[in-house]
Order: sequence, then structure tokens, then C-alpha cells
Amino acid sequence: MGPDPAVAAVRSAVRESLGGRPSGGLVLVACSGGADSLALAGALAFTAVRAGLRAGGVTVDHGLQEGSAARADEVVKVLRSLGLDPVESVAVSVGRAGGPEAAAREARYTALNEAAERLGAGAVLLGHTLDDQAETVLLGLARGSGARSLAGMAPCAGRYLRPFLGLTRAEVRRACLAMGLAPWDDPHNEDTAYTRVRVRKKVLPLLEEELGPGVSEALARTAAQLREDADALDAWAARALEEARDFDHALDVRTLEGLPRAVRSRVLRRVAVAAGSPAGTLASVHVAAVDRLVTAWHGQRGVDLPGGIRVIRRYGKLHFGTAEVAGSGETRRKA
Ligand SMILES: Nc1ncnc2c1ncn2[C@@H]1O[C@H](COP(=O)(O)OP(=O)(O)OP(=O)(O)O)[C@@H](O)[C@H]1O
Repeated sequence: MGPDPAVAAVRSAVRESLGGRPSGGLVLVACSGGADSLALAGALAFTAVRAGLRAGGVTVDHGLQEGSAARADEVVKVLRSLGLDPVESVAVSVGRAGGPEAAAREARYTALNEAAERLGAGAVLLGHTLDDQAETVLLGLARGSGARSLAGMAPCAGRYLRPFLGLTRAEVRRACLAMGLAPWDDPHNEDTAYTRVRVRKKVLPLLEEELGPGVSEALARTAAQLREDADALDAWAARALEEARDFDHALDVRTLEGLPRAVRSRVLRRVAVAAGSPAGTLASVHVAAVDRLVTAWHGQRGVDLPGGIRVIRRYGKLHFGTAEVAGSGETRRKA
């Protein structure tokens, strides 16, 4: 008798995601002890040996909940019992900036990056599922996001791999239990004070009830399609940027005018971020304001962006720089 179908599915998802890695390389699973990342650990332990890879694990203790250190110890024990080696527990201190959830995520990724560097791991696996992806897309739609955000989480981003984006949370949980692993259920996942939990527990079930089953799968498919579109537009923008930029890193307005707005706004965003405007606070209204310097210019002096970056149009070029530098340019122009 073969393995339980859910177990077979998680193993095959991990095998597919690890395909083509150089043999002998180390792959880490980022494990919280929840059903998703525990199933991931179980599937990795099974798959890695057969793929000629070494498998290890890291758990991060955010220190935010009662008993979190003991739980991290528990996770370490389970990962070791699966045969993973090395296994590390990393305690992080979580700041408050941007809210506790965002701060915990940032501290976690910093810790995972450091662990990957220290241990020489080529890949880190994350347990996000199709349901997480559907929630991300719905939240993005509610915020009016563009294609890049609606593309959701990438199956492969740098060293991070998400093998379970094609599997439902229920399927992954079944696999976890069928492998004899006891998941820890984070009480936060039940707390409807969090928008994401309300989307999971109220909005998506209502959509499924009213529109028919398969809404989450459909949202995840939308994400995958938009990822391809957004990748294509980004590649176009990268080429367009090379064409529009002169030796001085200023952008030629005529070249920009000839681009579709979707491509031009990507070029402008990219240059603004490279100049020092923080990606997180640079909103589409800011990019639209810079775009008007190109398409609807009435001699206005310039546009201020977050991070003290100023964009000015001068002699058919857009210049991005700190407000002081741009300001001195303006003075020169007037002189
Ligand atoms: N404490 C932890 N230690 C190690 N890995 C973790 C921890 N918490 C989460 N992860 C990893 O991140 C994945 C996603 O977890 P979760 O959905 O709780 O995080 P999120 O903050 O919503 O997602 P993201 O970090 O991508 O924004 C988990 O499946 C697991 O692989």
C-alpha cells in the first residue's frame, strides 16, 4: 500500500520544488510547529535523502507568547526526531515598528537569513499554502493593489521556496496528521481581531457559500497568472530603463513618453527607490505625481517623494536626488 494521498501530495510538492538543486547541498525548513511547516519538515526529511540533499531546520522564538521558548525546544526535538541535521532554535527580540505582526515577520526573516548564511544553506522552505495565497490576493484586492501585489507570494524568491502554494491548508494538515506529527495550533490564527483571520474565517467561507466552492483555488490561479504578467512588465521596464537613462542617471522624457503607463510607472518607481525613496512608503499616488511630470507637464518645479527625494524635470530630463541636490539644480537652472 502506498502512502496516504495527502502525504504523497506534500512529498511530491517538496520534490518538485527542490528539483535541480546541486547534490549534497543543505536545505532548511523554517518551522513554527504549526501544521503547515511541520508537514513541510516531514516531507523534506523524506524527500531530501532521496534527492541527494542534506536537510536541516530552524525555528524562531519571537518571545511574544507565554511558553514560546518551551515550544521552540519542542519543535527542535521533533525536527531532530525526523532526522534533520543541523537543527537550530533562534530567539529574536521583536520591536514594535509597523505593528507586532510586521515586526515579528521582519525579525523572523532576518533570523532565517542569518541562519541560512551561517549554516551554508542554499534554500529555505516556507509552509505557505494555497489558502494563504488566496487570503493575500483578497486582501490586496480590498486595498486596490496592482498586479505585482495581487500576484501574491512567489513559489521561489531568492533562497526562499514555498512548495505548498498549490496545496490547500486542509490537505497539508491531513498530511501532517497522517505522518504522525502533532501540530501546535497558534491561538492567533483564531483571533478575529486580525483582518487576515476574518478573511479566512468569515469572508472566504461566505464567498464559497455564495459563489460556489473553489473560490480559493480561483484566487490562487489569478495570483499565478498575474505573476506572469507582472514579471513580463518588470522585464520590459528593466529594458526601458536602460534605454531612458543617460550617463548622469537622468531619464529622457521623450523615451518615457513613448512607453505604456504600466511600464513607465515601473521605471519611475524603480528609479525613485534606487535614489533612496523607501519602497514601503512610496505609494502609487507618488508615482502618479512623477508620471505627470512626464505626461502633463506645465512647468511645475518638481515632485517630492518619501525619504526626502525630489524629482525635477529639466531640459527634457527627469533628475532624481535628495531635495538639497535637486534644489541646487533648480537654482542653477534659474540662474
Ligand atoms: N516561528 C517560526 N519559526 C520558523 N519559521 C516560521 C515561524 N513562523 C512562521 N514560519 C514560517 O513561515 C511560514 C508562514 O507562517 P505564517 O503564515 O505564520 O507567517 P506570516 O507572517 O503570515 O507569513 P509571511 O512571513 O510570509 O508574511 C510558516 O509556514 C513557516 O514556514
